[in-house]
Amino acid sequence: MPLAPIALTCGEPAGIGLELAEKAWAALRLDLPFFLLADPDHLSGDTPISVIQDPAEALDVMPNALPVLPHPFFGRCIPGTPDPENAEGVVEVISRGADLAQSGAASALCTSPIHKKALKDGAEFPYPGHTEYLAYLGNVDNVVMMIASDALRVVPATIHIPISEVPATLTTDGLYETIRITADGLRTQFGIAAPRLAVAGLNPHAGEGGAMGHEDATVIAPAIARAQADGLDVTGPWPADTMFHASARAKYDAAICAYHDQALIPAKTLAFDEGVNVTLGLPFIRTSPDHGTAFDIAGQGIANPSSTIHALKLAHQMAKSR
Ligand SMILES: NC(=O)C1=CN([C@@H]2O[C@H](COP(=O)(O)OP(=O)(O)OC[C@H]3O[C@@H](n4cnc5c(N)ncnc54)[C@H](O)[C@@H]3O)[C@@H](O)[C@H]2O)C=CC1
Ligand SMILES: NCC(=O)COP(=O)(O)O
Repeated sequence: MPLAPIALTCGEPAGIGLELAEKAWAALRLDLPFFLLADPDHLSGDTPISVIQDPAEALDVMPNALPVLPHPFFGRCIPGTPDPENAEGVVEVISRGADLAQSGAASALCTSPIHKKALKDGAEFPYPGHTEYLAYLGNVDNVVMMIASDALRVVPATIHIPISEVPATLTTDGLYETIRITADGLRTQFGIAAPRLAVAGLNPHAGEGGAMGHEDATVIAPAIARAQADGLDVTGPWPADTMFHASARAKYDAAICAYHDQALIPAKTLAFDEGVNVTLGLPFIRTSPDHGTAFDIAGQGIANPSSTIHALKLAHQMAKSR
């Protein structure tokens, strides 16, 4: 039986997501099947599309036209300017895509970028991002955000919170869960039989024996010790400034970081165009490009589809090996 197509959400219609979906179709139409969940009226008109009623139709349609599972939106599509009338539609599309991935009608969910503030303002969206919303939709308490490329895999243990809240949010139990879910995800979704994890410290020099902060010793080290007692190959806490040069990266399969930018700066610096955001711990496969809505270039036709193409390819590979 052929693999079901991947569900690709439209994301914020004022961003670059729709342009990238059209470019990804042109690049992948003969390689892997996906369908776009979007309002057909929001598309450029430059790419042949076929409106489908059932995801399975995408398998036949894909070589000749971009399959679109229609979702009507209330607002218009103005590049660079999100219409609050569209916010509800953006959220509904994510939920529909997750339902299709959970039911097996889609082999995976690939999400295009959303604008978090536009959703908060327009739809009172209470989540800081897809990751947390998908955890809710998948009915799981804990999920992990991983940014993955051939150069590096990183996991921020705390995600979209103010930097001032990081020390209090980082707990031994939470970090232990992050380590456990990451190791499990590397085994089951990346095919790494015995994953090696390196955990970054929070403070400069990983606290330098308490001279530069206490959390490395009192919060992070106990989580590592607990994971090691479970038999996991985990080391740290390591000074974050020396974890990402080439020979350091060769020693681990994923770096667990204390906060968003500690993880995403090295990931996006090394591989902005190839990076894929993967949610681990969900009952279905979810990938996404690593970048955002890029309002500054929306509608200009210059957005680079590479990260979206990598996200679709990785989702396909994960679905095939399930
Ligand atoms: N998975 C998601 O839904 C994500 C959503 N976001 C959201 O996107 C919005 C904008 O975030 P920013 O920090 O401005 O990051 P951004 O990634 O949208 O843009 C940063 C810079 O990179 C450029 N850029 C991004 N993607 C590009 C592409 N494919 N081709 C060429 N240039 C590209 C943009 O033009 C801009 O100059 C925010 O609301 C943020 O929360 C950010 C990251 C992921
Ligand atoms: N900075 C990464 C990002 O914003 C992705 O968040 P999510 O929407 O995938 O949870």
